[in-house]
Amino acid sequence: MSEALERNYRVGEEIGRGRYGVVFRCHSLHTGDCVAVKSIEKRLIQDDAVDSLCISNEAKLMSLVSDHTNVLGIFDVYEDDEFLHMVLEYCGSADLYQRITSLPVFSELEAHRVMLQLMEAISHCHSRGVAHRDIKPDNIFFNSYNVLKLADFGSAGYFHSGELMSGIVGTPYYVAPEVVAGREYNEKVDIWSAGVILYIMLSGIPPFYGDSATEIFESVLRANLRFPKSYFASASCEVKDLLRQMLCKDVRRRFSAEQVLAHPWITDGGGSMSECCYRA
Ligand SMILES: Nc1ncnc2c1ncn2[C@@H]1O[C@H](COP(=O)(O)OP(=O)(O)OP(=O)(O)O)[C@@H](O)[C@H]1O
Repeated sequence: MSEALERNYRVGEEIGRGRYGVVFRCHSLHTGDCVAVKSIEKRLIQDDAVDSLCISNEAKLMSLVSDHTNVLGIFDVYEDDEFLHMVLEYCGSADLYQRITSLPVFSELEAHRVMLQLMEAISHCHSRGVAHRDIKPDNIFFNSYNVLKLADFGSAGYFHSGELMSGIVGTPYYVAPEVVAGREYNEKVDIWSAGVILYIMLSGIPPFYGDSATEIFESVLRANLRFPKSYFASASCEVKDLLRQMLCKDVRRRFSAEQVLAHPWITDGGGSMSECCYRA
């Protein structure tokens, strides 16, 4: 632990571990506020140029976007020769992955509550030129007031309007086809991943699946979106339409974050939709 950190925070128990980081619950010695401190031991990443870059990017890019209610706050960064410590907003409630695995499926109203906040977060990041590039349920936290917080900017990238990004980042079920294909891509990879999350919340199954990472990637590349009756019998037309727009293989036709936020399923509140469906 850095002395500078311990001058300002009382370090409490470990609450989680990632590949390089250990996360501690801490309290500010000045305000008493509870925070999460993610501590990265530099010697664990020094041999890996890509991971070193991810870690230094994480704090920088988070600072660019964390002024939004639905993005995890970063309050301080302490760095010495051995450690990088990020002082983050504390989220004590179950993350979206835990919520998805503890419920058979979400109602449209419940899914709407999540999607509205997630899309507000994504739209804000994109307006600041930040693509998250690893949107998945494990990176979506909730604070004790049940407010959604988009977290983990370790794979995020900065983009200039109209410019393309490259590099394979993301997680198999959630990654967009243009990334799997090894093509250059833009911030709409986040819209694809958010669409996968919406599909999973409503049905309990991923839209593109397989028994191995390779099979999942093949399925993602085919991008053959279906709504099996046994899972989507009661889904509204509007939510299926939104899913088609988000999980659209053609990036130019795929909705932007602003377009998702203006879609009737989002603006009309998700649960109030009719259950009839004219298009299978
Ligand atoms: N702000 C936070 N508030 C509460 N718990 C947190 C917070 N940030 C992280 N955690 C907990 O710590 C765990 C590890 O987080 P961390 O970001 O280091 O790694 P990860 O995202 O799980 O894995 P990876 O290293 O692959 O990115 C999380 O799974 C979560 O349980």
